[in-house]
Amino acid sequence: MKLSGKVAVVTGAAQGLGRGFTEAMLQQGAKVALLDIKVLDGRKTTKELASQHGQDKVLFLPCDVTDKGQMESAFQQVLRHFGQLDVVVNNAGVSEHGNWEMVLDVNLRSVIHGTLLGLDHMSREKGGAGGLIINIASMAGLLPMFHGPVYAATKHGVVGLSRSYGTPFHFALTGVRVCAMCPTMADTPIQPPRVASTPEEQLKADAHWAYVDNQGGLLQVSEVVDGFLQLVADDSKNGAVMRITKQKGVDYQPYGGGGQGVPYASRNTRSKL
Ligand SMILES: NC(=O)c1ccc[n+]([C@@H]2O[C@H](COP(=O)([O-])OP(=O)(O)OC[C@H]3O[C@@H](n4cnc5c(N)ncnc54)[C@H](O)[C@@H]3O)[C@@H](O)[C@H]2O)c1
Ligand SMILES: CCCCC[C@H](O)/C=C/C=C\C=C\C=C\[C@@H](O)[C@@H](O)CCCC(=O)O
Repeated sequence: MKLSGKVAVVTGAAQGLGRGFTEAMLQQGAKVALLDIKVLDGRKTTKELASQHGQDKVLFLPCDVTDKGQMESAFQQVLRHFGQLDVVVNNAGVSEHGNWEMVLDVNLRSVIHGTLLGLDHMSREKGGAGGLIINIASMAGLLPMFHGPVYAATKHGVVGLSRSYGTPFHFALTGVRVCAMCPTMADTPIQPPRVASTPEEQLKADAHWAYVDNQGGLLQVSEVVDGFLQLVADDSKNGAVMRITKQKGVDYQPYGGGGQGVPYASRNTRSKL
């Protein structure tokens, strides 16, 4: 997809990878609605981006992605404000912590909801013009993560969701590509500090950073953004799961014979259901 003249929604856009995706799309001529629960940071980021790209190119909407009403209202506001919707990036996420239900709500339930809303507004079968949904999973959606089992479970869910909506069965009716991205550890505020405040936290921090250092360190946001732009540009990629690692850079997770969603893959099959 060419981004010039398109309208995108990015959740969790106030900082980190979400900010990076937003900035890159603005540079390529898109308009972007930034959604985030962090209102002050979101406003600050949006102001900075408006000063570089134009006030008419950005819209900040305070939104807790786990609140279904807030998400629905945000999508409506985007359509009212910009008049169209072409790209949805379900990026908001949190790392593993004591409240596992919250990790599940932010990292998986809200991504499912954001995907369904994106399909509602962009699907050709519902009068839309087609589009693109990119769900930000993680390498922890493909591999076990010893220090984040719930995080890993949510990201595996995001991969399964994206692969399933990214089958020809759905694309034939929606015209919406759905893909997932699986970066390894990247240098954003989600990373824990190297020095913790309690001995117990320090043990966890040491294990985390040993793991990161073992992989060759953190990815830069720009490396993840480069992969993101490749995925946006390549219309042949649907249901694709992009990996980004220090070792191999950008590549795609290979899948076997079921990768295209058999047995219900074709439009013919669908019409007989
Ligand atoms: N940084 C990494 O190492 C890494 C690696 C792979 C995948 N990811 C994934 O990338 C995505 C972005 O992470 P990041 O590294 O930029 O983290 P980050 O903490 O810098 O940014 C996450 C953003 O999501 C927002 N957010 C959190 N909960 C929210 C909610 N309920 N409603 C709305 N916004 C909410 C935060 O306010 C923040 O602005 C996440 O899904 C994360 O799991 C990160
Ligand atoms: C507290 C931090 C938040 C989590 C950030 C992130 O989402 C978590 C990532 C978890 C696991 C990363 C694993 C990375 C492994 C790779 O470097 C590499 O070993 C994988 C090689 C895969 C392959 O080539 O097949």
